[in-house]
Amino acid sequence: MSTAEQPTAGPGAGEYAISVRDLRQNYGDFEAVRGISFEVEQGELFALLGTNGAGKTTTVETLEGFRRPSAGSVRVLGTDPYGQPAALRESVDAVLQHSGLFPELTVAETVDLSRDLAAAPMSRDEVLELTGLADKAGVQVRRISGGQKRRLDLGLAVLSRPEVLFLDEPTTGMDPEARRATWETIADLVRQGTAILLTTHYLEEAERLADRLAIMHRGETRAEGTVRDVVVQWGDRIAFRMPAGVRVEDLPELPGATAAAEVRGGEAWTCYTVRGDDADGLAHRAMEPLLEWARRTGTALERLELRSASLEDVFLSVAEGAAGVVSGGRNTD
Ligand SMILES: Nc1ncnc2c1ncn2[C@@H]1O[C@H](COP(=O)(O)OP(=O)(O)OP(=O)(O)O)[C@@H](O)[C@H]1O
Repeated sequence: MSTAEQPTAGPGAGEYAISVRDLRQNYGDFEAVRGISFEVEQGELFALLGTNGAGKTTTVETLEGFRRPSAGSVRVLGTDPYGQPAALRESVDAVLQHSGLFPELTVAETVDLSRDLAAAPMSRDEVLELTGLADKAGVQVRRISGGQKRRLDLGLAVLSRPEVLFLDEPTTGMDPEARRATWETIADLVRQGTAILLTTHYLEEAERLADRLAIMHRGETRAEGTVRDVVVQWGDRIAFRMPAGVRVEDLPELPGATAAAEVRGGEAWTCYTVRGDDADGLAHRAMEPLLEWARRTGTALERLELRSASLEDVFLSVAEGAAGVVSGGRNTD
């Protein structure tokens, strides 16, 4: 449909490029997404992370207009993607987990086919350059590697310079060099103003690219914000091997910290979590009374460590914390 017949969408003043409000999505009786909300602005990359089966693809597919929300609402450029898909056709593109490439076409023919369908596409050479596939232009798609197909998928999705782009695990199967090149392409798009929703299992990818992110587990958002926000919420850790003859209740109270026993590699450890706005400084200050206690009681703090959280720590604690919740009952996943 031409733009004369169907107005294309664009964000209105104060409108988000992507908006998800209390989204619920059911498959029969099973609640795959249980009331999640987030927004993405133009020129922002939002990463959706989560455990397997958390509901990421379901959320992205809903935003792509493949599913009507069971409850709540989603908007892309201010438009309902399920109710008015045609209005978004020229402004939104996606790299899905399963690409729809024609195996018999060459890489160049594949690019040309997509260019024919786009309003103001990049040149073929630009796309080949962007995807690092210039030397494969004459090769049939069925003869290029899995990682190269993913790069071609991305090239096809961005050749029309979309305002909104959905990337569902875009670098799966790529070697580290191709992944880094793809990150550059994605970062360039964001700099040029594209709003991107990225799902990934590579935490480093989210750390590198995401302005903000959410970690989902079993249909719910368990952590959200910038990488720094999310990591600070988790807190810094002071840990040491549990001294012989010392019980948790014998340990000193440290300002702003909570103590817990944990098992690492079959050994008992003590772990203090220090949370607050200035977690680095707080953890440092919490060390002083601990060292003072150790001196006074003649206790050796073996393998003492003080460290900030990584995104991986938060991710694992989201996954493990929830496992703890269901450990007394039946895990229905
Ligand atoms: N068509 C469907 N019918 C029934 N259940 C489904 C369907 N699609 C997904 N599910 C279930 O919904 C839940 C969420 O799936 P979804 O694919 O959205 O998760 P995900 O976070 O993308 O997972 P992964 O990281 O493993 O790709 C899973 O428990 C899945 O088994």
